[in-house]
Amino acid sequence: MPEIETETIVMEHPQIFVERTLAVIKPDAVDKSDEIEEIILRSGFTILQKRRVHLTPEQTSDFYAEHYGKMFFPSLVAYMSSGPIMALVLARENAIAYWRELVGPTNTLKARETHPDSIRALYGTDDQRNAVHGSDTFSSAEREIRFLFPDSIVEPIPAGQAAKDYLSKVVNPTLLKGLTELCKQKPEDPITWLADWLIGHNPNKPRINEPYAVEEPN
Ligand SMILES: Nc1ncnc2c1ncn2[C@@H]1O[C@H](COP(=O)(O)OP(=O)(O)OP(=O)(O)O)[C@@H](O)[C@H]1O
Repeated sequence: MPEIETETIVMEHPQIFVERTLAVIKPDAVDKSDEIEEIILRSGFTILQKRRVHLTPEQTSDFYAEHYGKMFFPSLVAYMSSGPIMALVLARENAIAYWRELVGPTNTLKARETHPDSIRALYGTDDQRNAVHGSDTFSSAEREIRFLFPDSIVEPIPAGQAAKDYLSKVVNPTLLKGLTELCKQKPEDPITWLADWLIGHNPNKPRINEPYAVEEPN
């Protein structure tokens, strides 16, 4: 009896990589905002929100609270509250680390030696007036985005198991039906076909109830 070959299709679990970070263009570089934003966009970031704001010394002290007590703290507060800044919420895969890399080392002079293409090398002045800021961890990104965009709701983006659970609940059942149908039909343009199929079979679309037949009184 011939052996029947069975093929198992293993579907990779979908992963979500989008991450948000806060970028600040500091007072010394705010005039170069357009150029810096161009670099940001060319580097694959999406700018989700943008705001030009002039922080008071008190607000600046809160923002940089982790540096309270350091020698440079008073001059950092004076500098960061000396003029308007541009705050930007950036999104892309690995946004926090990638933006920090693009920003370069804290000290502009060192940045010019070791990372000549970094934003600080290009637009900074010294170890304090270094053109830009970037959140350094996931939790500081959340805190800083809330700080500078208090009206925005910063929901943590599900990742890992939470992302798998979310997709299993809200997308996978419909998507798998669509993919099965797609394999049966093998259309010429599978992506457009699938997009149309999903729109047609969206379980969340509002259902229009049949209107009740209202008897006209005789
Ligand atoms: N030794 C220093 N002298 C003067 N200013 C400093 C010094 N070290 C840091 N600063 C200022 O304080 C900011 C915060 O310092 P931090 O050590 O967090 O650097 P960073 O993480 O590279 O910068 P940022 O937090 O602005 O992205 C620096 O960006 C710089 O403007």
